[in-house]
Amino acid sequence: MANVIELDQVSLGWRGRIALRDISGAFEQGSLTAIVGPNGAGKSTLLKGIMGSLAPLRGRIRILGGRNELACLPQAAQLDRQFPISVYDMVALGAWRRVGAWRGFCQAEHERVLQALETVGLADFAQRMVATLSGGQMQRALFARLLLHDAQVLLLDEPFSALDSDTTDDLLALIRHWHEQGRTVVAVLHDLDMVRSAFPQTLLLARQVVAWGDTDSVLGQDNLHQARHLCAGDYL
Ligand SMILES: Nc1ncnc2c1ncn2[C@@H]1O[C@H](COP(=O)(O)OP(=O)(O)OP(=O)(O)O)[C@@H](O)[C@H]1O
Repeated sequence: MANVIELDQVSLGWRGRIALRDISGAFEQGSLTAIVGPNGAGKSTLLKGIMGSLAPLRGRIRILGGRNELACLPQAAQLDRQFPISVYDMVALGAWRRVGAWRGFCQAEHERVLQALETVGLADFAQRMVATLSGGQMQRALFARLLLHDAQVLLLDEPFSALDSDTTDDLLALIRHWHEQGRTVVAVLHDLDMVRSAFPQTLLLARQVVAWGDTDSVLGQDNLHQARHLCAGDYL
């Protein structure tokens, strides 16, 4: 399988300070990978580097087919929920790659939006303003936007945080479906039981790579202990 995302000795950081050091490795086409690690390990920082919103301090990140192939689900806490936009319009924004800023929104795209809302269980919420959604409903709407985006590579930052078990099951089923379709999925997660049961590959970070490969071998006690040790204290 081809490498969709390749990292070559990548260091990423904030204001010149290195948060994530010397990352080398690749995400294969069609792989389903969890990124795990303690708070502050650099998981979100890595996604930002891959998305291109944070330039590497060192090293190179290569995306097969370019960044147009990427779609990202940001951490819920980073979203401005007060933005005055309806659920329908927010989901429709996912189609921008096909529709562009100035072309009309055709009937087929309209039906795609309705279908995506139906898939995530929000068929009755199209005209609601996003500010009125609960946390779980908002997460469903963001998954609907990803359905519209139709990208080959999906980067999800804590997609299940603060969700009830029904919503988690529904959204996990969508991720499985994307995996079956051959898309590449990378998700930052904290629930190691879920990672063990649903994610074949894992990248364990602690300001550097602790382990990267098959989930069962990566999530051994020694690696988890080392990760905790490496993340104690502020970063350099
Ligand atoms: N915008 C920022 N400005 C300065 N430092 C930042 C910024 N964002 C993150 N950091 C720092 O970079 C380090 C890695 O943060 P990051 O958010 O990538 O960790 P994480 O593994 O995603 O953590 P968590 O599990 O808590 O979400 C942390 O020490 C954090 O304080």
